Amino acid sequence: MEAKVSQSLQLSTWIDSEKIVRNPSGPLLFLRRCKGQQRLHMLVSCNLQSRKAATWRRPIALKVSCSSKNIPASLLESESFPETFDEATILKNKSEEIEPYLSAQCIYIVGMMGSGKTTIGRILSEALGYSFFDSDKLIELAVGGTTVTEIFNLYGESFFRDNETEVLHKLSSMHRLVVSTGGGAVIRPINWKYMQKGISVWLDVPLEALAQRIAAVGTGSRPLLHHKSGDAYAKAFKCLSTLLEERGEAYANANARVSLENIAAKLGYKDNLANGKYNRKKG
Ligand SMILES: Nc1ncnc2c1ncn2[C@@H]1O[C@H](COP(=O)(O)OP(=O)(O)OP(=O)(O)O)[C@@H](O)[C@H]1O
Ligand SMILES: O=C(O)C1=C[C@@H](O)[C@@H](O)[C@H](O)C1
Repeated sequence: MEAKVSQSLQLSTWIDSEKIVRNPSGPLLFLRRCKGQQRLHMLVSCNLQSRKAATWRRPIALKVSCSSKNIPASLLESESFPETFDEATILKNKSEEIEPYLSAQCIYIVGMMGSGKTTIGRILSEALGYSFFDSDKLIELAVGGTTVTEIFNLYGESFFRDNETEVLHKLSSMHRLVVSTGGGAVIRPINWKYMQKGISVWLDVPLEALAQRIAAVGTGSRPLLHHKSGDAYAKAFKCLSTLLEERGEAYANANARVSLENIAAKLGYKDNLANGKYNRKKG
């Protein structure tokens, strides 16, 4: 079943200053010093507005179309862009602009199940000319093509976690990768030791939206959500809240946090999470 989604890709985030360019030009990275913080506040924005073009200064939402069948998401033309605006080209240009400052460090995307790590990770890797890896898929390969669900059922979670750590260990010696990590990769401190070789980005998405996305595709491939009874949304919501309570602090170890809620608020969207969509405020 194909799931069409629409999301702003503007990312408002914190990034450790030592991890990334101090003065990049262009809208992919906006620098802003914040009082009392030894960090730079950067607006990482995929809308890539030009600083020179006044008409582009306001945030512009991009639409992302993706499918539940692992088909790479494609960027579609935004309603708010000038008609001639080719955001794919601009995304590419801006990525090329910042890419040297990343010093070939890997980017690790962390976040709860359904937060969009794979969807965003593919787009990011393509834009940066990096390779993309999904750590769950690498674990499946390492265990002879067994699915994550089968690994949990046959060998248990701790076996899965050991393999996850081993995969992250191997990746940590590599460069120019965007890695979509498993939702639980953050719980083991040793995994952070590996991920800290690169830049980690936490996709922080409200529980309601996560549960809605997961309910839309089912919990079959997500063993930690699969065993509870009830309707798909309620089941996903309940399990995800427990997991988030346990893991919230661990996700916060990431170098950067991308909060969908904050982004929606900044863009003037009122979150209407009951249906998983963000609606623009009227008036
Ligand atoms: N911004 C979005 N809005 C709505 N749905 C989305 C969005 N991003 C991703 N999705 C949908 O949510 C589901 C999960 O997305 P994705 O696989 O990218 O997340 P993930 O963080 O990699 O999940 P997991 O850790 O469980 O593998 C997919 O069905 C995808 O189509
Ligand atoms: O949140 C989690 O613990 C998990 C998320 C998935 O990506 C898989 O890594 C696995 O299903 C466990």
